Amino acid sequence: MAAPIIQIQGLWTKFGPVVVHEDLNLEVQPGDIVSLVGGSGSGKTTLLRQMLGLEHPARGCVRVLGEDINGCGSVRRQQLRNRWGMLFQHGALFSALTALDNVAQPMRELRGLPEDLIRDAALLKLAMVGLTPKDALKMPADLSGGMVKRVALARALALEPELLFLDEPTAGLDPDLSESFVSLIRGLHQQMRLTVVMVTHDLDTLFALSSKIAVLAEKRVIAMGTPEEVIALPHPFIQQFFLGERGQRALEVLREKH
Ligand SMILES: Nc1ncnc2c1ncn2[C@@H]1O[C@H](COP(=O)(O)OP(=O)(O)OP(=O)(O)O)[C@@H](O)[C@H]1O
Repeated sequence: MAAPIIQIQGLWTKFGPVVVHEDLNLEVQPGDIVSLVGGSGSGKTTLLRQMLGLEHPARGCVRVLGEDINGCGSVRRQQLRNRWGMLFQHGALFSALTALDNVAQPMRELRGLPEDLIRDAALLKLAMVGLTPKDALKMPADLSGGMVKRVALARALALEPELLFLDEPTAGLDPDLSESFVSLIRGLHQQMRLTVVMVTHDLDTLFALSSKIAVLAEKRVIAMGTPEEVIALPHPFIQQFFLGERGQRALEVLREKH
């Protein structure tokens, strides 16, 4: 088996007296789309933040792209950051910059790239997410919610990352937009040979995209496997989470796909 893209061993996360993760282990293999699921407050976003180096373990090790992100220096960490992209839940675009300049910003931060190359590369990334050169000149306030997500995705892909983190990628989109955003992510995953880690509450998105599901409960990952493997487990949380009415509907879609 190839070396894991992400390897978390014996992770403890604490906020004061509150223990969020207790001896948590997780491995993500190259090319997988792994969804983190769990109840509200189970520590999904915090786990994502640990992978991004935005939280620090009380104990344990978080290796991303082969590097202990808490053990390496700031220069090395910045180099690592340039190898992943992150799509935040609300897009988080710079409101004073056009769509094009939002996508160009990570490339400009690298310094030394000629401006015309940056512009062409940003337009190409925008085209990959289905946006036109005319859209590229719009300000975020003039874009629809679906378009903001697309620009944010183009920005996350600006530096051709190997790894893409998504926090609630379809939150706030209506079912049609959500479905087309899911297809877009699926296509880009294949085209760019990405590994994807996402947090989602939306079961349709979860089943449409995930090659693996990691279930967070009891402060650790209690199950990890393909959607079919995970939903077959008898754990009460899993049964309740996936086999309620919403889960049944999403599962029907999964079965239709096969
Ligand atoms: N910066 C922080 N300071 C203190 N407590 C925090 C902080 N960040 C998260 N927590 C706590 O950690 C726990 C896990 O939060 P987290 O946001 O990771 O959960 P989640 O599974 O993503 O929840 P949700 O599904 O509701 O978004 C919660 O009890 C939360 O209150």
